[in-house]
Amino acid sequence: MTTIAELHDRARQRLVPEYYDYFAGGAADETALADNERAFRRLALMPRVLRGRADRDISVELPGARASMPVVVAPTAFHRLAHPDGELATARAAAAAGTVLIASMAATVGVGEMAAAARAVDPGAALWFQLYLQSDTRVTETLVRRATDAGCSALVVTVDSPVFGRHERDRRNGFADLPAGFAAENMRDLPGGRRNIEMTPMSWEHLDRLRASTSLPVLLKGILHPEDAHLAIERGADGIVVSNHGGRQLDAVPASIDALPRIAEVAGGRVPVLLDGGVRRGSDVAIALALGAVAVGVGRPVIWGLAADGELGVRQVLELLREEFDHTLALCGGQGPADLTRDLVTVRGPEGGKW
Ligand SMILES: Cc1cc2nc3c(=O)[nH]c(=O)nc-3n(C[C@H](O)[C@H](O)[C@H](O)COP(=O)(O)O)c2cc1C
Ligand SMILES: O=C(O)C(=O)c1ccccc1
Repeated sequence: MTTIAELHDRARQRLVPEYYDYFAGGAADETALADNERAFRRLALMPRVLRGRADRDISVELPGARASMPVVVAPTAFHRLAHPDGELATARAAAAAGTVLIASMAATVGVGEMAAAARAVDPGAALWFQLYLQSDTRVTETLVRRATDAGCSALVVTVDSPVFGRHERDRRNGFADLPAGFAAENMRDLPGGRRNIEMTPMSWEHLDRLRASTSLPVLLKGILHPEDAHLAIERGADGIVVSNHGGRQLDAVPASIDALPRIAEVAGGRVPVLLDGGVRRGSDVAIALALGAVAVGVGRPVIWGLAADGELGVRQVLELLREEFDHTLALCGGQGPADLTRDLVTVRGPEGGKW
């Protein structure tokens, strides 16, 4: 396989159609889903010449982790529907690639098992834990304890989901929940006996409470409005993930990459800004970094790799992105991620863009 697109094709052939739709789908008309990829195609890189080096270093420093490249695994649910090894395979592949795995609260393997699988490959493997704040504080605290005990080095709180997204493919297919034999393993034996993941409107005060209860860095995932980036930093967030949830929550939102520049401007280097949504090529990674991200997350590409070929498939996806990004950096005359500056990005078309 030479591209993520080919792994996607293979995954489509292998997956149960209802599960394929669950992974591939977005909200409502899937406008944001499509725009996430399309928006990268509307942008172009302006390479610099006669200043590159052969000894490039593409590793990046992130909260609680150093990653071998500016690509991390975004949190996605239900990996056992893509491959029997599920999140164990994903965890091993991320560890082999030397990058951060953001474990989903909705994983079909518990975070402790994921961490153990990753550490068997590389004792220094880094994991973060993604969570939705739960209205019962005891539930949130139990989840944080499980993540901490597993050795997670940061928490990623997803803030774009006060309600579930309108996944119309799933409605049509009658796909509402995990089939028998699968479970959201992090949700076992919780105070109050709840097993399901609650999505409910939460507030900045809930976040304050979480921050007071843990010493782990807390990143907020799903920020699109610059004013929320400002509030997040003011409230002590340790990082921001610019994301429209892969087009699965509000459909009437901009592409993640289009929302990035203003948020990077607000952050002004005070906290790291990450981006996810629509990253399919190393050049997409380079564009995101040039527009102010320190790293990007990939969601569906990892699932396509997993469905295509388990751990090996996920490894392939991550190695393709590494190779392509390094190649792009070389062609742009860069030695490291810091050489990707905003002046390298322009809008496609005869007039170019004003950045
Ligand atoms: C099937 C699927 C499940 C997801 N599950 C979660 C989740 O449990 N928690 C979360 O914060 N984001 C979740 N996301 C969103 C991803 O973290 C990420 O924002 C998105 O997939 C990025 O876009 P991409 O798929 O184009 O790379 C999910 C996305 C997909 C496609
Ligand atoms: O499907 C999703 O995008 C998602 O975020 C999620 C949240 C809870 C349970 C399963 C998936």
